[in-house]
Amino acid sequence: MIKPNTPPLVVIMGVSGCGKSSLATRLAKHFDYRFLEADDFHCEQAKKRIQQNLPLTEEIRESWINRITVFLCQNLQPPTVLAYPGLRREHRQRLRELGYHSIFILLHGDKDLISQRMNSRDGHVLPSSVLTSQFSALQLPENEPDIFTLDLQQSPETLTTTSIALLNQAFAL
Ligand SMILES: Nc1ncnc2c1ncn2[C@@H]1O[C@H](COP(=O)(O)OP(=O)(O)OP(=O)(O)O)[C@@H](O)[C@H]1O
Ligand SMILES: O=C(O)[C@H](O)[C@@H](O)[C@H](O)[C@H](O)CO
Repeated sequence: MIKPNTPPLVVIMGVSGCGKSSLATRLAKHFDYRFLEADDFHCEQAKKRIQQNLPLTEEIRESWINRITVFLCQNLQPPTVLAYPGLRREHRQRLRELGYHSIFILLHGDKDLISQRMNSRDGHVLPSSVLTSQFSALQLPENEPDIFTLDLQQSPETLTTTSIALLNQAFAL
């Protein structure tokens, strides 16, 4: 049950290209929640590294989550769906401590399938080193009962329907 003055925060998480933005926009539309894309909070240095297919440093990830949490604290009221990789446990914990009722959905699955999808999206080949480094940076849920893991190989429609049911139950909407 959502507590009064505790807006829902739904975090769609997972490695680059797992389908976060796709699912998050569908959920935001369904629930009429604010949609936030974590990529919009990147600093210039991060953008350059992403363009060059270089992994983010831990320092960059730290300043990135700082900007996101400051924004969420300063704009607390609206219920929100956030597309954010959340690869580090510590950064997920930061999101739990903001005064929202947070629930996480992790899109997880096969690296090769993500490669295929990304390559057909961008029209150019994504080096496999990028995804390899994303999978090694991902700290899988451990004692985090507020994270639901869904297999990314499912269709967008199935992922959306399953997520809506999970969220209805979690928030008792
Ligand atoms: N369930 C799905 N089935 C098939 N294709 C999908 C699915 N979800 C997303 N895609 C496709 O995979 C690609 C990556 O999806 P999306 O941009 O949503 O991922 P992302 O995790 O937000 O990526 P990034 O980390 O780069 O922002 C897109 O081309 C999208 O249309
Ligand atoms: O490594 C991470 O912490 C993130 O996954 C980023 O590197 C994403 O790749 C970037 O936001 C582009 O989507």
